[in-house]
Amino acid sequence: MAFELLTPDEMAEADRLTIGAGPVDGVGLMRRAGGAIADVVLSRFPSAHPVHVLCGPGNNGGDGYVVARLLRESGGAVRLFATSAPRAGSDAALAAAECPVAVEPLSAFAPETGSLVVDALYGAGLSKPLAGDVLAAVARTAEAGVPVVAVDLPSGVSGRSGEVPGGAFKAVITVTFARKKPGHLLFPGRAHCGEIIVADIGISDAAVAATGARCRENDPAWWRALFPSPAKDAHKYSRGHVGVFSGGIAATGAARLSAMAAARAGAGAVTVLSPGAALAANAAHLTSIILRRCDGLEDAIAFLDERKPAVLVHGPGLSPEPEVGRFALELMGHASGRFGALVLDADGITSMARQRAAFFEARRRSGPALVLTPHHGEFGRLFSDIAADTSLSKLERALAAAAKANAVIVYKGPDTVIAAPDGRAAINSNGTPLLATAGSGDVLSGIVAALMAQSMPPFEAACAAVWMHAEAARRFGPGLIAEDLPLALREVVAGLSG
Ligand SMILES: NC(=O)C1=CN([C@@H]2O[C@H](COP(=O)(O)OP(=O)(O)OC[C@H]3O[C@@H](n4cnc5c(N)ncnc54)[C@H](O)[C@@H]3O)[C@@H](O)[C@H]2O)[C@@H](O)CC1
Ligand SMILES: Nc1ncnc2c1ncn2[C@@H]1O[C@H](COP(=O)(O)OP(=O)(O)O)[C@@H](O)[C@H]1O
Ligand SMILES: [K+]
Repeated sequence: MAFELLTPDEMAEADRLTIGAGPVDGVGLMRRAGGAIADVVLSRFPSAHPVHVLCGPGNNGGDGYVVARLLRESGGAVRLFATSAPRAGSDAALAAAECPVAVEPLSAFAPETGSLVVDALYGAGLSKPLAGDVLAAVARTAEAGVPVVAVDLPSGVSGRSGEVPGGAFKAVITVTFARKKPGHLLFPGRAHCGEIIVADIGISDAAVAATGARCRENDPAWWRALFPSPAKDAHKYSRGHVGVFSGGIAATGAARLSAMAAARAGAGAVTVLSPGAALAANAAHLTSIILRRCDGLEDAIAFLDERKPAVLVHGPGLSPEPEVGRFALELMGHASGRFGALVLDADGITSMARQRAAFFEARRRSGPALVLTPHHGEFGRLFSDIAADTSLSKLERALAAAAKANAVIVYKGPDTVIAAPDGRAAINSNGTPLLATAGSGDVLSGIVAALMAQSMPPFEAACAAVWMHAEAARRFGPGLIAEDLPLALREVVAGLSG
């Protein structure tokens, strides 16, 4: 299976390259695309009566004319409604000319119980919010409660961003071509797609590669080879040592969640670095996790020099005060070279936003590898200029932030995006709302740290951690709280290590 995600522009380029290489031409690709949709309609909805095919003016509509023809040829009841005729001489006009089904105006479309809608109005070419008869068709379809099969994308969903600027169809199945598009995985678009089927219409892997697409759907298949397993002669420190900074007396739990997750994700040793005032609280709850007093930079450096941890986690359970961010900046400056990587999460990010100029300046110089794990609110605080640019998709925002901070960004949410400063990116698709529970983000930061401590490169470690975190939640199921996640990781780690 191929995991690249193609933006509409990249898909158009892959189309062009395929057509240029021959032998198939544009209308040939369109016939294959329509054929794939007709197969899905016939196999999944054999008793739909009639099938209403809705055609737009472009190539998405062209696919619709092919579907209507094939369904009629197979003996099914089909009606075809169009916004307007395709442009003369276009591939869609050729497909329309081959279609024997009478064309009715979209304003006459009124789906009845038992029918099926094939939405071939707009796909990759969506250029503005749906309006007029098209919006009315969306509303009538929803009112009638009839199933929708979307061609390429549910009309109204942006393939680039997943945004729905006006209304959009809600499909039961979306059949797309060659590869998924970012809009199939990013919300709110994802909620409109239903099941996503990727049909092979003869666009080669070479044509996809030649587009230069650098975003993928997150999947173990492409990072599993880098997933760590302990060497036969490993000892606890060589397996990877993670240090997690704890908050004060009333906020120690977050660091422990992160620490437990790091241990379950394979770090051989994990140390919680606790303020003196919170030592007793931490001591009462920790068993295999090492506990060490840390009341400032001097203590932290002494720990780094003595224990040489590979990765530090800074943020869970701390405070948004500027001194927290200053401490992390000093750590990255003075102590750089004493540890391999830093995971900055939660208040570590919020407090850094208060000295963002110094932070971005420091990141331009060399420093430790850095992974930032902001949720939407934290992202907006640290990357306020990028967040304010409404022309950008979540994917483009994450990539811009990664370049600006010279860091791997894990932009969390139901459609977590992982982006690297070198332009690689991934969109996660195994998320579950079970993760919307306090403290689950702290667990994620510990997993990322543990994988990096075991020598997984930062981007792949972040991708793996996001996938494992969601997989653990899925396996545990309803009733999940953050405390359950570290133990639930055991099975996930076992599955990846096999
Ligand atoms: N080589 C090809 O010809 C292939 C094309 N394919 C199909 O082609 C589609 C892309 O075709 P196009 O680039 O023609 O784009 P679309 O068919 O998605 O839409 C293009 C037209 O609709 C107009 N439009 C867009 N949004 C609108 C809105 N909200 N209200 C009113 N008008 C709007 C645009 O101005 C443009 O004229 C894909 O989604 C896919 O279904 C597939 O058949 C694969 C092969
Ligand atoms: N609806 C959802 N679907 C999938 N994942 C979600 C959803 N809501 C939250 N998550 C995930 O749960 C985690 C929550 O992290 P965060 O917001 O930092 O919470 P906390 O600070 O309580 O730990 C993130 O990994 C996020 O991607
Ligand atoms: K469509």
